[in-house]
Amino acid sequence: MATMLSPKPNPNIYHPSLIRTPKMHPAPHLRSNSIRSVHRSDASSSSFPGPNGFDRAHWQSSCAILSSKSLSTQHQPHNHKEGTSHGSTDPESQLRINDSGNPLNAPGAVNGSNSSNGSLDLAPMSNLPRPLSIADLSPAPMHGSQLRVAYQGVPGAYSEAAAAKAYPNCEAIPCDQFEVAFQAVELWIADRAVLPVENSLGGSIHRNYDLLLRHRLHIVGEVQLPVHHCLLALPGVRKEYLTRVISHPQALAQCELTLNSMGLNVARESFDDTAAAAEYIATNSLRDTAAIASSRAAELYGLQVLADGIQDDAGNVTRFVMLAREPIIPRTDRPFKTSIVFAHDREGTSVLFKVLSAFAFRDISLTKIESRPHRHRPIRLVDDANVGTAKHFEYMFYVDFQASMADVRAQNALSEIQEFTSFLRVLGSYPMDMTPWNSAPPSPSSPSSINNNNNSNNINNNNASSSNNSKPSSSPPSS
Ligand SMILES: O=C(O)C(=O)C[C@]1(C(=O)O)C=C[C@@H](O)C=C1
Repeated sequence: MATMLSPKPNPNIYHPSLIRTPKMHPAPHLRSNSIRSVHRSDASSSSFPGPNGFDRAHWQSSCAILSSKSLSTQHQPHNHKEGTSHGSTDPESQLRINDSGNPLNAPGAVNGSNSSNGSLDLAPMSNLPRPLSIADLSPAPMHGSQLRVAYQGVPGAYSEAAAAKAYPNCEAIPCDQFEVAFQAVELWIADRAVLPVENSLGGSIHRNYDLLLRHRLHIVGEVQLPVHHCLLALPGVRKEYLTRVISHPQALAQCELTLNSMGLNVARESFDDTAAAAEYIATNSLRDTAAIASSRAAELYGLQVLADGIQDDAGNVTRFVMLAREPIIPRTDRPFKTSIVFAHDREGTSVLFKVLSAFAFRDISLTKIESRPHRHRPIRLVDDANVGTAKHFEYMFYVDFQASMADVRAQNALSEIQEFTSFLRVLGSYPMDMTPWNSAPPSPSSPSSINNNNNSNNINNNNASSSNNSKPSSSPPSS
């Protein structure tokens, strides 16, 4: 089993399988071992009729046309750590190996057990792939087995809660990086990925926008998750003892004002995810450190809740997107959203204005617009004669609008936009999560209920059910 390595194993802490890549920066909770980035293009398609006269082949070919006949030149093996990069010369970089040395992309290797090595010295048997057997051929998820959903983080992370909200009863598969979650779906280790793209306080999660462009997965749904943060520490620790607060950078940012108002004189330190920060405290018995994480993380890692509802805004919500290898067939019988990305040549004038007008004239509301610098990563554009040219665009623009691709207004808007953009790709057309952004339950007290007393932590623990990790109140339809 690919378990997470910790400096000091704690038998009381449940360590699930975690899909990982090696870290290139010295994280305080340094984990060794190895999943490497591997890339494959996914070309499978099936043809079956859908609603509104659309069939899958039709829809996929529409997607292809709207891609402006483009292919990304980055569509090749790459080894990126969030914010860092690996040299692709690493001979291991194409091999995905779990902790026991078995190829991770072998069926069953994610959560399956690993056969022990034979005693012969002739060859490293455990490194050799074993033949597929009937037991490996698990049925497709739509035929009764659990949907496997990749998320970034460890159990207790908000992303795990988002995966459960998006796909109730799914098998959530923890991954140590966003990129690994993308690859897990591309490599059929997972059926879906659920990844954060935006927070109501912290704004866009840019890394995932960049990865959406680099990978060929489709957005098939969205889910809004109220994020209710707690300050967690080892049992018995008082907030006066604290010298450090650790968490995911988004979570630290979402609690900045509240932490200041609590009068804590603490250093802030970034972690890969909120639950990993909680786990780190428990594993290393750190009495001077607190984590910002969910109440579920407190339960999982045996921490007490020092303060509950410490996000700066009670309506703190993170929007996640659901990703799949295949697009879903767009419909018009319920509210849909469509996400696109486009770019235009430097010499083009007023292109952004024209794009926005194409939507405005058709009364299509935009829900999001985001630009990302893209100067150093060329896109390969293919012309009608199938000749490809690498093109550098200054910026990539991401737009979400409130219409389905089955809606003729959206189709017309995009064909118009295609006229004056050089690159256009539909990232997905999917049912909207209608949960309002400010649907988070109010904090128990404003701005937060802070436990100053060593012995009264059960007051805050009782609030666990109000946290975001309790059962979600509404679930979007699974795609
Ligand atoms: O660290 C986690 O628990 C996550 O799931 C990540 C994440 C994020 O990336 O924004 C998700 C929701 C919250 O906004 C804070 C952190």
